[in-house]
Amino acid sequence: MTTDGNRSSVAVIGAGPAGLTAAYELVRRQVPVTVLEGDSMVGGISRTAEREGWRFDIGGHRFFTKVPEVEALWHEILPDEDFLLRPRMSRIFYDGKLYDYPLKAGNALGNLGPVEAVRCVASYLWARIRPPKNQDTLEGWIVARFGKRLYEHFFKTYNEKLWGVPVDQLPADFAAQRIKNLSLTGAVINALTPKRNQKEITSLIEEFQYPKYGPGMMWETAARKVQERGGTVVMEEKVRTVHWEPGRGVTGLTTEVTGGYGSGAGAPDASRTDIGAEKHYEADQVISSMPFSSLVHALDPKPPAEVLAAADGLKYRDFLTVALVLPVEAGFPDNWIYIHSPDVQVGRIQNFGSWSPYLVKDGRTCLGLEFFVNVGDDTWNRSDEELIAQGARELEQLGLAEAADVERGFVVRMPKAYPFYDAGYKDNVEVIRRWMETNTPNLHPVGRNGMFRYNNQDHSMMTAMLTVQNIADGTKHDIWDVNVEEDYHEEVSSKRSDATADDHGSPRPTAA
Ligand SMILES: O=c1ccn([C@@H]2O[C@H](COP(=O)(O)OP(=O)(O)O[C@H]3O[C@@H]([C@H](O)CO)[C@H](O)[C@H]3O)[C@@H](O)[C@H]2O)c(=O)[nH]1
Repeated sequence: MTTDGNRSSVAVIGAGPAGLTAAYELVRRQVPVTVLEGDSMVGGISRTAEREGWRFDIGGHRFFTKVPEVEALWHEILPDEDFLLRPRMSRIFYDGKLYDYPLKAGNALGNLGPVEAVRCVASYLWARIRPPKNQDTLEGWIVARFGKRLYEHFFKTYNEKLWGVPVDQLPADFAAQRIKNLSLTGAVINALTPKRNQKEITSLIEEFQYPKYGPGMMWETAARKVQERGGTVVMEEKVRTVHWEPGRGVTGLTTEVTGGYGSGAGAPDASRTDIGAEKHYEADQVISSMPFSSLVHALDPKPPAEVLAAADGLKYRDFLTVALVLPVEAGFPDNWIYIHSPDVQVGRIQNFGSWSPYLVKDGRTCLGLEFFVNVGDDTWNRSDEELIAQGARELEQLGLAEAADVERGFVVRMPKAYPFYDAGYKDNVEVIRRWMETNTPNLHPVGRNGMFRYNNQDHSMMTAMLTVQNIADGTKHDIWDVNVEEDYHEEVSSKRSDATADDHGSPRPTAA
């Protein structure tokens, strides 16, 4: 099958956090590896997109993990001086007021006013006495823990914007990990108890690490180090076909030269004369972070109809960021704020200057208005100019900035940002997984899209690390066991007092 002499023992599909972690761990073990990336940028959704010197983090990536191996790897890839220690803050902008998120009882009830506070407490207590029968839906899960009124204020609209469907149609699968519980009773007891008798409360981290030029800096450095250590990273080649044989599993890959997608920073490289050309790679093992459903469809020969149908059942939610340059005064201390108002379409607003001063320019900040969309829908198809005008209009409508103050705008589109957990996703994933385990055991899905799992970056990296151990060290980790903890919040059991962020964000070593 090899037509151009390429030969690699392990091929890695995708140069995002999972793919590059796999490659990094393979070169550490001196296993020959070739990474195949369709775009012209590394980092996947964890890239730093750049336009005219402005830098954008797509979705916002706090570098915090409870996995020591991941923490150690981040610090092995990037030197300490490239990390900033940044304050963590994200609030909800609701009805003209800012609310702490995750919700805090005193702050939420105080902001809502006494009448609504009483109603919320009553509905919270009612939910304790009569919890919803079906807590397998996202709506049931939230109402059981917050009460109907708080659910309606702070969860319903946002989730409908985020996922594009009514909340009672969504399973509660990701809720325990992603939505921090509220204990009104705990808060009241603690408020009434003398300090010395209070239980130690686990609190969210107050600071997180952040590469000074955004998350892409981590993956650009990782890609460089992989190559310096003998690995190959091939850019602008998208895997079209994954060849396999019954009894042998995967034997190789065919790619197509893309010239890059232009969805992040930069457009397809028009100077390439070989766009559309096919290339072939043999592989003894393939680690894949390409979308799970696309992987199934790339298989040649085709798998059975029920496997293809399961792949077709997996849906993704897509994402676009309208980045608007504004005077620095238009910024806010939050990394992002959630926008619940149904009168505007924007769902979340990043302040890139709060992530790192190196993402923005002096005297200016850049707000990233996030729209949750489906590729091909009306919003996705709007021109950049229309989206920028809409963003400026919505900022003014929310009272966050004057539309006339917007100096410049950019649009960054990110297909397949989230796996969409619908009622059937689990069964569909299971069907594909079982088929692959039997027929292509040397094909290893990893990462968020690769496994169709709503992982954060650290868990995506972990799946890659364990896969490499299975391939190179003969371990038998079940990577589907990664990220199945009931909850995985960014919290610590006692406050750190050793470090505070420098307001100017100067690079400071952080404890690894
Ligand atoms: O007002 C709100 C806010 C949130 N929710 C619910 O919480 C879920 C988690 O929200 P969030 O922490 O914003 O999660 P998200 O995945 O969108 O973003 C973080 O994760 C990564 C990201 O996925 C990029 O890879 C990034 O680090 C963070 O930005 C949300 O699903 C809501 O259900 C709510 O109900 N109301």
